[in-house]
Amino acid sequence: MTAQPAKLLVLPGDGIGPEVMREVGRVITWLEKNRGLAFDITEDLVGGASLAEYGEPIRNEVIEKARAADAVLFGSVGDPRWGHVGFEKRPEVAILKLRQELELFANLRPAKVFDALVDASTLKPDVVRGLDIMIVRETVGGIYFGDPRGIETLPDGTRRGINTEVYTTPEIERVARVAFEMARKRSGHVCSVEKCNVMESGLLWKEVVTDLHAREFADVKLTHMLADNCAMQLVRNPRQFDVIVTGNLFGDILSDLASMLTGSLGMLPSATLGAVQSNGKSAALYEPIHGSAPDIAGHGIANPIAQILSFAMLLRYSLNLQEEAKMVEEAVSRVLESGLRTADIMSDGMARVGTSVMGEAIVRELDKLQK
Ligand SMILES: NC(=O)c1ccc[n+]([C@@H]2O[C@H](COP(=O)([O-])OP(=O)(O)OC[C@H]3O[C@@H](n4cnc5c(N)ncnc54)[C@H](O)[C@@H]3O)[C@@H](O)[C@H]2O)c1
Ligand SMILES: CC(C)[C@H](C(=O)O)[C@@H](O)C(=O)O
Ligand SMILES: [Mg+2]
Repeated sequence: MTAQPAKLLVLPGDGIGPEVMREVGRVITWLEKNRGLAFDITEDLVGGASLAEYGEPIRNEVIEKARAADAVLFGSVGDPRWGHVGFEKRPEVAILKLRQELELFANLRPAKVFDALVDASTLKPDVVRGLDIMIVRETVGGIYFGDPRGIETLPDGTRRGINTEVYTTPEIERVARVAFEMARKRSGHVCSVEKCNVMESGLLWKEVVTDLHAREFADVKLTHMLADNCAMQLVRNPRQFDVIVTGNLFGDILSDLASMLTGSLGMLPSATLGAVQSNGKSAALYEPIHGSAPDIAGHGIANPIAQILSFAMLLRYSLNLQEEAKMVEEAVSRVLESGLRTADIMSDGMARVGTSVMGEAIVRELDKLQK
């Protein structure tokens, strides 16, 4: 690690966000005490928490702090109490704006099944044992951001909601490049997913990925699949996949689906990597794929593992702390082997624990790994 402490911006957000982020705090304290690492941490409000304090889901000041940081650790945003504030001001704007402003275009969502959790998966143990899929989701384009958009009222009083899927050649190419490069470090297969049978943006997607493959990545195996079939194939035979590259909306849906192969939405971390910015830094944001889970917020029962594994991805990708990243992942694995389970991954014969006991147990395993 460099002599300078790593500058982290921590944005816990809403609902279970702050609850699971607290457990990352334990891991950070442990790393500082036991591995000689130094972190320069700034924390701020986003989402409903920011709306309550400042009247907006994210302040420009926070976006600038994110730009200046070595990495951003994000919790989750979304709060039913802010349903009335209007579309532009909903809490979710915080994460959308961060992705867009920092050009965080490649969202890596690994769905990896821990051996101890094969019974927690919705699929049969033999189908998911050892499963390790990487979904590369484009996150600054597609139907999330395309124009025109909005809700309009026609002369006869009918209302019309409009969103538009738009992808340009460079947007497709840069995310496909990330996927191909990733596949080279893994088992060498990329499956590109779109709906070219009904969408022009999907047709262009397929053409651009195919051209890039022929030009630069002929050593990688490339296959194509329609998104609806992909959803079915992920449940039927997930082992056929290694890296999946897809657009914003399909990636959102397919990664939630893939999380259940691993046992729970509470298990899936993510890293979103961006383009080099004008300040010379490449932005990176780390967050679990789950949301603020209002149904369980405040009960102390949320699974903190997705947030902790997101921090492990931060150690690996942004700080190049490979050993520490592996230690955190190994500590999670050992805690699961020991039989501790939060409610979402509970199965017969295991010990049910809450968020903080799970976090403490992971830190105790780090202690053992250090000895
Ligand atoms: N990146 C983000 O900030 C993000 C991601 C997804 C959803 N959201 C927002 O979160 C809010 C709630 O959305 P939702 O309910 O559709 O999705 P959600 O991901 O919050 O929850 C879906 C289900 O999974 C469970 N769950 C999620 N994370 C869990 C964890 N760590 N441990 C145990 N159980 C967990 C929840 O209890 C719920 O039953 C919405 O406002 C949505 O927009 C935000
Ligand atoms: C909260 C929402 C904007 C977000 C998305 O749709 O991208 C979430 O579902 C995610 O998966 O990160
Ligand atoms: Mg989602």
